[in-house]
Amino acid sequence: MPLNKPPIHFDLLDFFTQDNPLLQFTFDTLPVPIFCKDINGIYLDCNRTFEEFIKISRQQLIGHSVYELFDKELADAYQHADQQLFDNPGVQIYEKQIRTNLGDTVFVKFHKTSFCDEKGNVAGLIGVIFDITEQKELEQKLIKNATFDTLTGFYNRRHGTEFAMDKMTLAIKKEIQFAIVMIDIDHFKRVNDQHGHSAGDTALQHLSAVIEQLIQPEEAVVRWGGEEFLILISAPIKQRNFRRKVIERTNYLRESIFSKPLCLEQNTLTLTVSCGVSCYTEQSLRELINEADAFLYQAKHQGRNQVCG
Ligand SMILES: Nc1nc2c(ncn2[C@@H]2O[C@H](COP(=O)(O)OP(=O)(O)OP(=O)(O)O)[C@@H](O)[C@H]2O)c(=O)[nH]1
Repeated sequence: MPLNKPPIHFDLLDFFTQDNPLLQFTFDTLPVPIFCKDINGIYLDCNRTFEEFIKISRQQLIGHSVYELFDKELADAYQHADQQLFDNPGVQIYEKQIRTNLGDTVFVKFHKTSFCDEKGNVAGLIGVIFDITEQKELEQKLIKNATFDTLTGFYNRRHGTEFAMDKMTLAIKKEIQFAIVMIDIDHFKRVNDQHGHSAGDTALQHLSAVIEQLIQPEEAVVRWGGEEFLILISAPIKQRNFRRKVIERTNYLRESIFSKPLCLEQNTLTLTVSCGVSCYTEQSLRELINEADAFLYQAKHQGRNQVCG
């Protein structure tokens, strides 16, 4: 329940400003950081957990504003949020990344409630801070795992499909030209059979590093299958000879992979790839991928280490 409408005779501002050992004792027993501020942003009180959390003592805090305690950027952000609460009294909840006075970066959830003076005017706020750093780190890890392939760092199939759908939407609106290059390592089974699965993994990472260097920031690479990748290529709608340029780039990529052998402990390993290129000409995404796959099959069939499209 918001505290913005207490009984009219009960002045919370007065209550917080008075020396009140019982209130302080109660505050200090609570294991979450708590603080109070008046309507001018001046700290009225805090509990021990807040002192420990923010690494500032009560003596340093009480009677001072955020501008005296934090750098201007952070103080502005606090002041802005407080003002929003005073303009819309009640409860305010938001998450924020903050720096403590010792320079640690933490994610917190602020839960602030405004309170009124005896006349019923908004007079200040009580804030509680929840440290959600661990939760945020876990959240970011989950998002990363749900988005990227762990071996190569490229998009996984699910996220790659979403990325491709977004590009397709722009291509349908004729805002970009869009192409898919499907790449498959030739005779990769032999790499595993002759050098071991771990060397196979290293080869996949080596190939990924070569591909990574040759793509533009607006493009993406997807690990489509075990040793199969999609490069999602886009260009401005005005660019001429798009198909020819994509095929030329893919050939350059193929040659780069061939010309950069991987040094293993005992051997040197030269990889070759076969590639299929398809450009958007009003097909569905599934049709576009199938077309790239058919060209890839053709490249394999014609002897591998080549580009068809
Ligand atoms: N080391 C390693 N191998 C993988 C991974 N994913 C798939 N592979 C291997 O990739 C190989 C693919 O073999 P195939 O589909 O028979 O194709 P290929 O030997 O590359 O032959 P072509 O595609 O016809 O040129 C299999 O041996 C898989 O075990 C992986 O993450 N790591």
